[in-house]
Amino acid sequence: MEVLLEYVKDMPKVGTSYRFDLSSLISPLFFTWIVELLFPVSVMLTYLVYEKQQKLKIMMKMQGLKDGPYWMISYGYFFVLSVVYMTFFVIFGSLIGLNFFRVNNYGIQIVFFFVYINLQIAFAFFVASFFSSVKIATVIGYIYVFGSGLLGAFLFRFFIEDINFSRGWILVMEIVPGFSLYRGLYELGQYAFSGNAMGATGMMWENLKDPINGMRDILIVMTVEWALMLVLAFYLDQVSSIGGSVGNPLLFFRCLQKKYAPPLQSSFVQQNHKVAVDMEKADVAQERHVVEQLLMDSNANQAIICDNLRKVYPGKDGNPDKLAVRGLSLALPKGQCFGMLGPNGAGKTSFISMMVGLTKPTSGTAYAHGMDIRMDMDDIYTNMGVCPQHDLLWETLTGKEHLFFYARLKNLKGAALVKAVNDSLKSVTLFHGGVGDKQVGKYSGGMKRRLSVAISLIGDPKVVYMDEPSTGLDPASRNNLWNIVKEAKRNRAIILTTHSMEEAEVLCDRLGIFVDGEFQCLGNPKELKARYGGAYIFTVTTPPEQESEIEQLVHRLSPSANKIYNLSGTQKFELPKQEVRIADVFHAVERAKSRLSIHAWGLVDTTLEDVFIKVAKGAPVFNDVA
Ligand SMILES: Nc1ncnc2c1ncn2[C@@H]1O[C@H](COP(=O)(O)OP(=O)(O)OP(=O)(O)O)[C@@H](O)[C@H]1O
Repeated sequence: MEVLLEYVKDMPKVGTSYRFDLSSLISPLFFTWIVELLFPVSVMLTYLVYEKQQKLKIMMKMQGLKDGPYWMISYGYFFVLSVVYMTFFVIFGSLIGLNFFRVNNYGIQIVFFFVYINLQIAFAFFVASFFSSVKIATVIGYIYVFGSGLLGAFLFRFFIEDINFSRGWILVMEIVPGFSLYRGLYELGQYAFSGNAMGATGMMWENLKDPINGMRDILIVMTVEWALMLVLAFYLDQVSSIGGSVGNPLLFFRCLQKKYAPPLQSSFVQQNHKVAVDMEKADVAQERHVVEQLLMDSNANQAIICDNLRKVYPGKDGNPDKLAVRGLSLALPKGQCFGMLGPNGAGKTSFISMMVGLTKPTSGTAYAHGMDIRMDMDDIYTNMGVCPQHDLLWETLTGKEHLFFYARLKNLKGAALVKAVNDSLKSVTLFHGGVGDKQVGKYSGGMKRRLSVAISLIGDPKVVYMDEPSTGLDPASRNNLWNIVKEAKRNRAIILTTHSMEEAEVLCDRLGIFVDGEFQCLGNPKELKARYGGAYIFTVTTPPEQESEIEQLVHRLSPSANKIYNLSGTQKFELPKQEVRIADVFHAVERAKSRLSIHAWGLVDTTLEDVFIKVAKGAPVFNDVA
């Protein structure tokens, strides 16, 4: 049967104009990405990890910046940046007419974005604790941003819209800051869309009570999480800054316990080192004794006292523990420069690291102007300067900005601050020609080194540590640097490590040759040369076929002469001083010249280098462990 519908028409209705809502097209995913992008890009995570990777944070700490101000400055910087970013975001969105911003209550938006940016900053501090490489942190940051947005839009959203899905589980998922952000933006979007479609308003304060509106829950979740995340981030930061790892959370509490432990009188007295002392060289044992006496004397006024410092690095992958410093005792008065000489791997940097608070001593301790490195490091930092082995500088800051920053940390202000910075730049020849105003990234290696030395001395610190300060400097710059150090040591105590015997002789009032974690000898350069250098060094170069005749000549001059070097006709002998007279050597060589081809020859007193080689070679090698 055929039904005729020819004259049937739609029921007439009231005409409406089409409302195009761009916000609903854009979707919360786009907004999530916009808001989250501040997290990994050049600020926040990258910035925090960069300072850690470049050890700039520890450098700032060593120059006197305490944890509280560091956190407040960094947090404040991120907060201001985020507020400006979000304000532009909301104003721009409103100006181009997006209902997402225009129809929802601005008060709700402000509270929501305020809580979120704080959570995001706390989250960046928290995540930064787990990374020490900027590249990895940035990649992970981007993965988090894009991943949380996509998962939010294509997974989390369906859970929200599925009325049968457990609300409890949704709350759990909203612990991920990316999801809570997505949820908030989703709710704002939903209210804006329905408000727009029905010609009503978007989300108002009273809508927070709506059973389907998740805004109230996420505001609570984000606020609680912000507070917890901050505490957790601070805790992890403390754990890592005391030389531990994030994987060892109990360390922090152990260190807190140690912090309030009563100071020891002298670990020397407590530990039975009698046997070790008996075996020690007399000067090293004497120094230990001096330290022991000073620790008993409450009026002792030494700049630095090291009391039986030990450092053991735990063995990894089945390797035994490494005893890097084996009970170092040393007393240093103000006005003295102490030089630490030692072969590679002797433990010099491990010692300096303990003194500047980079690592904790395994046992023993040290005092800088009476303050204990185990407990008072923050106070020690205000009066300490450090020139680390590797330059720790911001590539984008100028030399002058570095000095201003560190001088301010040392409480210099006004005219004194400007004078100190300019004097410092002049002293390391970085003042003229506007060099101080150039970015450090454009400096040569030598300029960076000179800047590091200037930083270590700015603000008149009373104790200064320099780890191989002249490494990489040309001879002229090195001489200049030596003059600075000579001037600087007048009213402070300086400990420097070096591989240059010349530097040690020029700068140091006292030296210690440090081999395999312990001092082999202590004394001023002259004493050491006199003690270990009872011989002249005779060097002679002839054609290789005349080597044996030279050897016979030397043994006629000094029967106990000892050949210490021989290469292609160049021979080096040690001639005991009691066996030879300098004049006899001169005569013998002059006579020999008539029958031998002597290209060059020389006779010198023992140098510090000879002493160093002799002591380092003669030192016992320990294969033992802690
Ligand atoms: N973090 C560490 N973990 C394990 N072993 C370490 C660690 N740091 C240093 N060591 C080891 O401790 C010993 C002393 O190292 P240290 O860097 O203190 O020597 P150094 O005298 O400063 O050497 P250089 O003159 O080459 O700088 C070395 O055998 C080194 O391998």
